[in-house]
Amino acid sequence: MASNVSELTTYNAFLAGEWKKSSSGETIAIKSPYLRETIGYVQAVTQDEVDQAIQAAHEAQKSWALLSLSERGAYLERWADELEKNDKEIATAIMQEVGKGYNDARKEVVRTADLIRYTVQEALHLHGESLRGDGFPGGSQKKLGIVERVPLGVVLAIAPFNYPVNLSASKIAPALMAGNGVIFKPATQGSISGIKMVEALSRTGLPKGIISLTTGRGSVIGDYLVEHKGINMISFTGGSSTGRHLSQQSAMIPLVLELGGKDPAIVCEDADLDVAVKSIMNGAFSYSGQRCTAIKRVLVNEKVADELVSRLKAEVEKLTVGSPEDDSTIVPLIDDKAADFVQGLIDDALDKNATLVTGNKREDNLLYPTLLDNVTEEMKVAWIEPFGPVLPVIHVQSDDEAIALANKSEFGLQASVFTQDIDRALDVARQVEAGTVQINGRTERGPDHFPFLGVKASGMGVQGIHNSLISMSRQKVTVMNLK
Ligand SMILES: NC(=O)C1=CN([C@@H]2O[C@H](COP(=O)(O)OP(=O)(O)OC[C@H]3O[C@@H](n4cnc5c(N)ncnc54)[C@H](OP(=O)(O)O)[C@@H]3O)[C@@H](O)[C@H]2O)C=CC1
Ligand SMILES: O=C(O)[C@H](O)COP(=O)(O)O
Repeated sequence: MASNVSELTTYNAFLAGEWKKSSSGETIAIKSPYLRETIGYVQAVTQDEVDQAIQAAHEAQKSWALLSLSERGAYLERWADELEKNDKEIATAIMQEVGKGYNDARKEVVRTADLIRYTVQEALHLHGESLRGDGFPGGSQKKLGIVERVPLGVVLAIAPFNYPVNLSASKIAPALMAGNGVIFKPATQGSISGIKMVEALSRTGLPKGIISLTTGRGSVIGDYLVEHKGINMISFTGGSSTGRHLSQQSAMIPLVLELGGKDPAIVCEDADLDVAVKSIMNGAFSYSGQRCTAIKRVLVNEKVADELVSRLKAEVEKLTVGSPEDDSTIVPLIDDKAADFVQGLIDDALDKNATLVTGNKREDNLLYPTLLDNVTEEMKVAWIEPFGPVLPVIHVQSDDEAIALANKSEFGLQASVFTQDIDRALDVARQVEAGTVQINGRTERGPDHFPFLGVKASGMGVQGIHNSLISMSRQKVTVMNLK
């Protein structure tokens, strides 16, 4: 049964294998960031329903884990096919719900189908190992250890708004392939897209109860889910303060956190500025900077700072601003609160004498792309993640100064370094505290089979297809003591 029940649709939750209304009788209105009107309602599920969903996932998981990898993979392959078949409908939901440009939303769906298929293949090719006891002093050849990977039980997948399909599936697919049950808590603003994605999954005939989708405010059911004794692993992507809170709430449960960032682009004086400008523009402003991996500050050598800023200015002024339906690069931010927050960072910098190169114009939650030069350490925008279209430029005298500023941030997701000297690039990359350093390219998560991780306040544990499968399973050792 589809989840849609009326014209301005009230979407049902997917609980223990059934699409249903919550017994709470309450729904949450989802307002489109650019249409600025309600586009649908989702269920506010209750704690009792969470209990039932978790119990159903445990029950279903036992037989799910007994299916062969190929059998589990076949369901996921069908899920990928369903996503592709319905890519336009799902892309439209993403566009309307989170204000992502239509083409990018469609790419997100296709990328997700690719990710699911790769996850299946990766899981099929994960191998265990065997160990001989005589590899250790005093050991015996008669002792043989067999090391396999087994599921953890029920995985709680919590996703953010900005990739409501891809970042959700990048948790659900490996969890299922590793033999787990799943409780999926989408971002409230992102729930409709998540529901459409799970509808596609439910159409594969997946065993009842193996996945439930619990919509509801994180602040209402979040803690309950995270502290629930029936949850055996949590995979969370979202803001750093939410992530920190989660890590305090969840005790003795494996936890992977992908959190915020303040990714620097370090531009050395010998950089190819064509490459740097193109990468910085794309890295900083796509989807209005609402990417964890967006370039969120430029640390440029004084010798090329003016030229870089003037080239960036020209490009910023060419950016398309407006509706995601027109595929504008700069689109309204997720809500007014987000726009107020970014505006506050811009105002603070201007009060403290940053140079406004271009931008600082606003229509409701649509912020024009803003380039700030001569940003200093005293300004909030030098340190705080805006999640919006503002790019601060800080001048430095040397690579050492750039590295020191890069590392002074509480975050450590990614960094870019632009130079034509590979030794210099590798030297900077070695010293920058980040999960990933991109040489002569923009900061980005993909390709999705690469490890993806943040250090410091940017996260804990590693995602990426292979690593997600590993983190959602554990080793099980069986030792044969032969005669
Ligand atoms: N490193 C990475 O891979 C990525 C990091 N991010 C980061 O995410 C942030 C933007 O995403 P955003 O959605 O606003 O992040 P939030 O941290 O606000 O929300 C993320 C998810 O956590 C849920 N949540 C909120 N409170 C709780 C709680 N107490 N317990 C359990 N779950 C809870 C939210 O639900 P609800 O929506 O209902 O509040 C949502 O599903 C940025 O900081 C960005 O950098 C984004 C993408 C990738
Ligand atoms: O949420 C994010 O911002 C993503 O994890 C980054 O993905 P991208 O680098 O592929 O945009």
